[in-house]
Amino acid sequence: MSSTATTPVIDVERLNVEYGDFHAVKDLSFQVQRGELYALLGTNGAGKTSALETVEGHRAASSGTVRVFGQSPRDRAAVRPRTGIMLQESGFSPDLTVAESVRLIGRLTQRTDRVERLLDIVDLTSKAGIKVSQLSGGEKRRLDFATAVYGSPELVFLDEPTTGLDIQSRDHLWHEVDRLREDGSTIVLTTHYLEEAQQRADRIGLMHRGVFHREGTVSELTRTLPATVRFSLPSSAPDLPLPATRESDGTFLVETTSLQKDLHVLLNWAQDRAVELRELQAGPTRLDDVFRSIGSEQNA
Ligand SMILES: Nc1ncnc2c1ncn2[C@@H]1O[C@H](COP(=O)(O)OP(=O)(O)OP(=O)(O)O)[C@@H](O)[C@H]1O
Repeated sequence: MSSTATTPVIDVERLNVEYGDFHAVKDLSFQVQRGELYALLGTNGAGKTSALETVEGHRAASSGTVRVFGQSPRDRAAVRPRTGIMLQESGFSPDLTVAESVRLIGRLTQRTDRVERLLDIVDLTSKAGIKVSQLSGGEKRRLDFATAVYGSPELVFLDEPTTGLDIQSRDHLWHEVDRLREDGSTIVLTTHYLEEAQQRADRIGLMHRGVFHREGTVSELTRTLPATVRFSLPSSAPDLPLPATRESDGTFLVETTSLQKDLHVLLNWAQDRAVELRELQAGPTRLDDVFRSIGSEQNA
């Protein structure tokens, strides 16, 4: 394998970001491989934006090494043409029109694309001639996305891309992200919509107070917590075949690391004894549960 094939697109080693006495990012290390969708998630104030701004080249590291395509992200001339960035807050000039804003990105990044294609993706064709200052909040977000994916960059940063977008706009956005990934682009995502990350991320770095609380694939993260089965029973039901706890509302809760097997045991037991499992709910651990565990582990 050539070294280009094995060099990570992003390589962060022992990154620290400090604001005066405040240590926002502490010895953070991670890599993102070519073609991956990597989600950087975390609690409010965890340090995601501070870390990302450093990787994007907008902020200098207090210490540590950051490499993007094997180069310093502060070397804008080398990295910017290969990178698309959707920030949390857009920096458009309010006096430019929508189409002019998209064209400007083409000049800044030296990439080429068709402005009409971009405006169509984000459903802003009818707004091409109006000034950015006249767009609604959601429309500005969509314009942000259009400029980030202009020219199908190799690496795209999406910082809370779907915040404030309606469901149709979200679908269009993810459809374009899927297309970029088919072409081999690498995506770095931050979001507070955990189901988006759970559905789409190849790997997740879960930050809390400046450090990774966990890092891995969705199944690696959720595997650490048990899945749950909930149901209620008629008062005459015989003893259960599995250990269960009784919730305050009377429902039974089974926590299990073998969901399929234990569900099978429970259903067979109910079938053989003609017991009705009322309001039966069974589900794997979700990313939300992993998130909630951060708080409880901190408080433990
Ligand atoms: N310029 C700054 N000066 C001082 N403190 C800062 C500065 N920028 C960020 N911080 C602090 O650093 C910490 C990390 O902030 P950051 O914006 O990186 O977090 P985040 O994970 O992106 O949070 P959120 O999910 O709330 O957007 C926060 O406690 C924040 O108050």
